Amino acid sequence: MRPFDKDALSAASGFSLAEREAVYHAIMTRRDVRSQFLPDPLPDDVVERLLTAAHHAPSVGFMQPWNFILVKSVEVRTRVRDAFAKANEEAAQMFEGERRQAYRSLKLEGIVEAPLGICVTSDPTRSGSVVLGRTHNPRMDSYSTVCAIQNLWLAARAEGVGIGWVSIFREGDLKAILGIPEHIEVVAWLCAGFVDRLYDEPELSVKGWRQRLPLEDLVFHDGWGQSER
Ligand SMILES: Cc1cc2c(cc1C)N(C[C@H](O)[C@H](O)[C@H](O)COP(=O)(O)O)c1[nH]c(=O)[nH]c(=O)c1N2
Repeated sequence: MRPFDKDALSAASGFSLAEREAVYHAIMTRRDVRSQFLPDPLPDDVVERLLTAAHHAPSVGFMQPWNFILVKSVEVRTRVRDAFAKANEEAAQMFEGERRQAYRSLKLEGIVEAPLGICVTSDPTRSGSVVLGRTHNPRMDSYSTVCAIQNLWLAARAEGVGIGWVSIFREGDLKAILGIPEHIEVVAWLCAGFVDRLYDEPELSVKGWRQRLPLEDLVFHDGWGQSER
């Protein structure tokens, strides 16, 4: 372990004040991007850093169940966009009345506009059938892969790269397009590309779909539903 330089860093955390602020700045200003992508390709070194950030995520039993399928091909991304369009029509039918109209007005993907697609998958067989920490909840490998995505998303914020998570697919369609084996789980399709502006608040909030909940309503003390400290 490398010792912290205590003179240069703020007490205890090992982070300078500016470094600590930078972490929160990335967290608070990260956005899901659908429509603001610039067409410029992402340089390989940027993509490498984003994937390295993802690969340093925590994972149950350190199983590192993720894979990243990098998709630059416009032809493949167009097929993925078509799979989205089919699923999105099914999704629209699940909402009623005005809500359906509002749903249809939302832009929920930038699959072709963004220069890079990253399909993130999770392999439940990565480290054998009995995995430390997954013994009593089989979903822990998927959760680990989600941690990798969040690492990538925050690193992307700091790199000026927008990320948009698209989940409106029938998993079988993505597997067929990308040749993904049956036992592998598709966790995310990420649209990735440089952006020169971001919404200050979630786009769904700006467009009136749903607002951020008050944190105090979500925190309980010593048991479910107990809001008194
Ligand atoms: C698991 C999962 C799946 C999806 C998303 C996110 C996550 C975590 N989000 C993005 C989501 O709408 C967005 O994160 C919230 O609206 C909050 O906005 P910010 O991410 O803070 O900008 C998302 N957005 C979208 O336009 N199409 C989609 O299919 C999805 N799917």
